[in-house]
Amino acid sequence: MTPNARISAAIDILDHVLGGMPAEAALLRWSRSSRFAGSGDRNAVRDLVFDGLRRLRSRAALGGSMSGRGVMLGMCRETGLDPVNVFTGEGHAPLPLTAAELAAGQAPKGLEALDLPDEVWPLWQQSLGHRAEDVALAMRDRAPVWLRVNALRVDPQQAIAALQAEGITCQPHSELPTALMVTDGARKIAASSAYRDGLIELQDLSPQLACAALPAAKRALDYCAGGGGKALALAASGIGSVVAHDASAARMTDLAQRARRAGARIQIAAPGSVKGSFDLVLVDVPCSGSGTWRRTPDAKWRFSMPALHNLLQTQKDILDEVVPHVAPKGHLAYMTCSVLTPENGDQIAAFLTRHPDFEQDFQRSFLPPEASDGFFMAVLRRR
Ligand SMILES: C[S@@+](CC[C@H](N)C(=O)[O-])C[C@H]1O[C@@H](n2cnc3c(N)ncnc32)[C@H](O)[C@@H]1O
Repeated sequence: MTPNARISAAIDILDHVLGGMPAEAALLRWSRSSRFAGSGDRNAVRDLVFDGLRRLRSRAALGGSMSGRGVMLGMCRETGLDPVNVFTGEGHAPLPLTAAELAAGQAPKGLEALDLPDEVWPLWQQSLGHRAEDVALAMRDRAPVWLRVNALRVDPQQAIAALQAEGITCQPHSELPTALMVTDGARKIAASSAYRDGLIELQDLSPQLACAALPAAKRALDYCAGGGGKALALAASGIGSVVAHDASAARMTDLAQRARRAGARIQIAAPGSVKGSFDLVLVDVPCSGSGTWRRTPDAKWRFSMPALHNLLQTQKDILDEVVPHVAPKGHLAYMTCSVLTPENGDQIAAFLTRHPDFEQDFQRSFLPPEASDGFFMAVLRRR
C-alpha cells in the first residue's frame, strides 16, 4: 500500500470507530477485508488510527470536522504534510479535498487542545489538581512497551540477552530491574521465543511497581484475576500459593496456559467458589481505565458519568465481598488503572468507614509520563 492508501484505510476505520465500533473491532474488520495488506501496512494503519484517537479532538478541530477525513486532514496539518499531496484521489488515496474542507479547520482551544471529553474534565481536574493538564497532554502520546522478566525462569540479564538475540532491545528500570522498557523491536515480542517460552510477560511498568510493593504473603487470592497479569506477577514474586478467581470464567480462559508457559503454580477457582481466608487478597477492580487511555484511546471518548457510577458501585461491592476472605492481620490490596479520585482514594476512605476493623498501610498513585500508565494502589490491613 502507498502511504496515501494507508491514510484512506485509517479514514475508513476512524469513521467506524466514530460510529460506535470499538477500535480493535474496526481494525479487525478492515484487516479481514484487506487481504492484500502486508504486516508493514497493518502496523502503519494501526498507528495512524491510534495516534488519531489519542488526539481526536485536536485533530478534528484542525481538520475542520469530527470525521475520519477531518482527523486525517488535522494529522496532515499538525505534522506538516501538505494535504493536497495526500488527498489526491489517485490510486487508493483519499478523494481530493473540497473547497469547504480546505477552508475549514482552526487551532484547537481549551479541552480540544487537551484531547479530553468535556464530561470528564471537572472530575479530572479535581482528581489531578496541578497535574491535570500535563497528565492530559501525556495521554496524547504513545506509551512505551514494558516487559516483566519472569523470575521463575530467568534473571533480567538472561532475559535481556535472549531478547537481544531476537532483535528486541530493552533497558531495565532503575528501581525495578525485572521491569524492562522496550527500546526497539516491540512488534517482534509476540512471536519471539522469549515470550513463547515464558521468559517474559507483557505488563506495564505501573502494575509491576505496584505488585513489587505488595506485602510478603504465603497464601494469596487474586479475586479479579481476568487474564491473570497480576496473579502471574504474584506467583513469580515467590508467593507459594496463589488462587485466581474472577466473576467471569471466560475472562480466565487463557490463564492455565499462561501459567504453564511461565512455570507458575496458580490454582484457578470457579466464579463464586472461593473458600477460606488468605494473608493477601488482591482486588484489581473493573474501572474507568482512565490511566490507560494512551493504550486504549477509544475508551477515552466513551467515558460517561453514568458508566462511572455503575463502576463505583461494582468496586464497592467487590471490596465488601472479599472481606470474609482476608485473614486476621492479613492484607487487602486494592488496585485500579484509573486516575480519578472517586475510584481511588474516595473508595478506600468509604471502605475504611464501613469496615473499622481495617486500617490503611499505604496508598500510592502512579501518573504518566513519569510512570507509564496511570495507576492506583492502596494496601489495607485487618487489625
Ligand atoms: C481490571 S480487570 C482485571 C485484570 C487482571 N487482574 C490482570 O491483571 O490482567 C477486572 C476484572 O474484574 C472482574 N470482575 C468484575 N466484577 C467482579 C466481581 N464481582 N467479582 C470478581 N471479579 C469481578 C472482571 O471480569 C475483570 O476480569
